[in-house]
Amino acid sequence: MNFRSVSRIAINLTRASFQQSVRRTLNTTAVPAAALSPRFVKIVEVGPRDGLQNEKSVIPAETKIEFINRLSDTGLSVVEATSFVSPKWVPQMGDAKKVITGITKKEHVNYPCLTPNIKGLDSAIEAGVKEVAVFLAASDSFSKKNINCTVEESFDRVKPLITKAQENGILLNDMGCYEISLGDTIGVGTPGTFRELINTVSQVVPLKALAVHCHDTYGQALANIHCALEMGVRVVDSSMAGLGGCPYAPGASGNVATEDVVYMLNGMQYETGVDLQKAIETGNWISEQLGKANGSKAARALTLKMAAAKACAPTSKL
Ligand SMILES: CC(C)(COP(=O)([O-])OP(=O)([O-])OC[C@H]1O[C@@H](n2cnc3c(N)ncnc32)[C@H](O)[C@@H]1OP(=O)([O-])[O-])[C@@H](O)C(=O)NCCC(=O)NCCSC(=O)C[C@@](C)(O)CC(=O)[O-]
Repeated sequence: MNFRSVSRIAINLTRASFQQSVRRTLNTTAVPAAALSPRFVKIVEVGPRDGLQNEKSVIPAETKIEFINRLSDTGLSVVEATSFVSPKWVPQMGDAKKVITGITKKEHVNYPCLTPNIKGLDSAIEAGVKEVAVFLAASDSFSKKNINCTVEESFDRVKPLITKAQENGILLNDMGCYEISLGDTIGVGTPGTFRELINTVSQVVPLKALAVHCHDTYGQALANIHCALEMGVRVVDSSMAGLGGCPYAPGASGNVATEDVVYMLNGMQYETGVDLQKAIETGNWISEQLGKANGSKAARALTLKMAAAKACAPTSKL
């Protein structure tokens, strides 16, 4: 693994005021999105992990399992399922093993899990996880709040984790990870800063290995994704119904909603493989389980439109 390039990314992220990067290390079945078709965009659904981790009330593992199973039926190829983190830090993810072993795994879907340290990786391996993601922050203050160590220390923590992942058949390419997701955790980015960020990072990391992870705190997420796509990025993280928020970034709102991303990409003739109708049903379902409104504007508009069309339809004769 080339750690030099990783530390460079962290420096660039700091300069551009972005808070965090996530690195996915991975399995052999992972295919760079750009390799499939130049119009294919891989959506990485982070709802079950990033989306739910900040929920205050305990969500039963059964609900999480059903959520993931429903997501798997929408055509998504990656569903970040859970995180093997300390339950003292993030109690909502304390059922990681139950969740990952309880889901019905589909052959065409990858289910990466977040692992912050060796202990998390060991638990993930024990639970049969085939793909893990590690996360590194760009600033010391956020890193300490999030994983209780500085950025520099986090690189030292990640090194043995990657080595052990390799030893355990979680295969890696020569850089150690096949994808680097640039996270705008507090959603402050604009197309201007995203352009600068991607320009800078792509000097050391190929565009095909980059993903963007946008939170919508300032209403910039879709614009930022559009900018990244125009620059050649083909992997987008998003969360069904716009769920989410980082426990260690107070005030940061949810992730960009998957339904909104798919709606935009459909309109731009990109291919995602995701069935928008099924995505909306899944987003509505999880929102109902959580007792909140669906945070996706496209889902809300299309749900209302469908309800209106249904109400206007002539009643069929018995
Ligand atoms: C990294 C640590 C563990 C360090 O936390 P620490 O307190 O320094 O760790 P420690 O090694 O001193 O251990 C403390 C206790 O936790 C246990 N422990 C230790 N590790 C684990 C583990 N893996 N699984 C289960 N238990 C664990 C360990 O066994 C011990 O238990 P005790 O002896 O006190 O009973 C902690 O800070 C942590 O878990 N942090 C995770 C925070 C987190 O999940 N944040 C959200 C994810 S990042 C994010 O959302 C942003 C992202 C990625 O989506 C990008 C974006 O949104 O832009």
